[in-house]
Amino acid sequence: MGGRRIIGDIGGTNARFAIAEGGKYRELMHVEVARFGSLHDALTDYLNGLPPALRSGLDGALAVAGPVFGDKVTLTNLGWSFSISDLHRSLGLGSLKVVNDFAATAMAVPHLPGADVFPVGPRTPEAAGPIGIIGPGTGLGVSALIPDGRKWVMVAGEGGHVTLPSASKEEDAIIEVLRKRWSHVSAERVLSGAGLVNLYEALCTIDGSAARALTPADVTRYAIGGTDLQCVRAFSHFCAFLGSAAGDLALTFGATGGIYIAGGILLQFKEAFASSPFRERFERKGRFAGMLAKIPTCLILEESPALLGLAHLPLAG
Ligand SMILES: Nc1ncnc2c1ncn2[C@@H]1O[C@H](COP(=O)(O)OP(=O)(O)OP(=O)(O)O)[C@@H](O)[C@H]1O
Repeated sequence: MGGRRIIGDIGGTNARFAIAEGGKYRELMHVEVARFGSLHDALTDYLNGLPPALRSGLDGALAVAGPVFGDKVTLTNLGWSFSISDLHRSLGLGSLKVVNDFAATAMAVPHLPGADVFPVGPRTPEAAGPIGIIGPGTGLGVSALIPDGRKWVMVAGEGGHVTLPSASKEEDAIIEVLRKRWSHVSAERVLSGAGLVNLYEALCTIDGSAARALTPADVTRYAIGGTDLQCVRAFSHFCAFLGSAAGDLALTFGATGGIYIAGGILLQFKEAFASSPFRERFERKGRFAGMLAKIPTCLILEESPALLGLAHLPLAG
């Protein structure tokens, strides 16, 4: 696992930095990314605030919300880009590894304590096999963990950008409205913070009512409080679409080890999520419903699973 390392989970809205050693992390700091012009500036600010003894001899492991192929990395929802080798040099780190944020989240799953996992749907017997991870936040992250003897192989793609599937007439109508805004309606267009607002606005269009200017947090607040019908329906559709996408992920990877849901949004509404159409839609896969019924689905309660994954990430290779 290596020595002491600075770790960072850089999302489209928030970044979290910490110092990890022996698979555990401390000195956690939350940062709003909009406060900084670059990742280098945000990391330097964090490092400068650490006790001097902690600053030296560090390796680095960072998780970013965007694809990581080669040296140049661009964060999908943020507009920051950087060169891994330049950052490695300018921060004076022993080594620096950068991975996709959902790859890091996947790495955390085998290390999650039971108290950090909230089952959604029926209790299933002890599960084994591939694991899928999906999480709506600023964007929609998707990844998988494949068992390989005593190790796990992580797979991080761009599953948030797959075409959004419809499973009902009302979902057909929502997608038709959204297709007027985007020729390709990806899963992320509804399964994200902005996606909650897109769903709310699409439902207003379908109903012929004027949409108010709401934030994602307004939509969930009015939905949970039951004070706005379109918000109630938007949250319900959000959970149903997530059930479809999670079921597709389970089928694609044969994820008999379970589907884990990450991301900051649902953490706040776990009871409402558990009683939503999510699980019914997860299992509604025609002839394969029986296979899906045996697959556990759960919410990850650990607030920064990517950090836990980075604390365990092998730095070599
Ligand atoms: N109470 C809420 N209800 C609904 N959406 C919310 C709520 N609070 C925050 N959000 C939305 O959640 C998103 C941020 O999610 P998260 O906390 O997982 O951040 P992130 O790590 O920056 O995301 P990502 O890693 O996907 O870029 C934003 O779109 C924000 O508007």
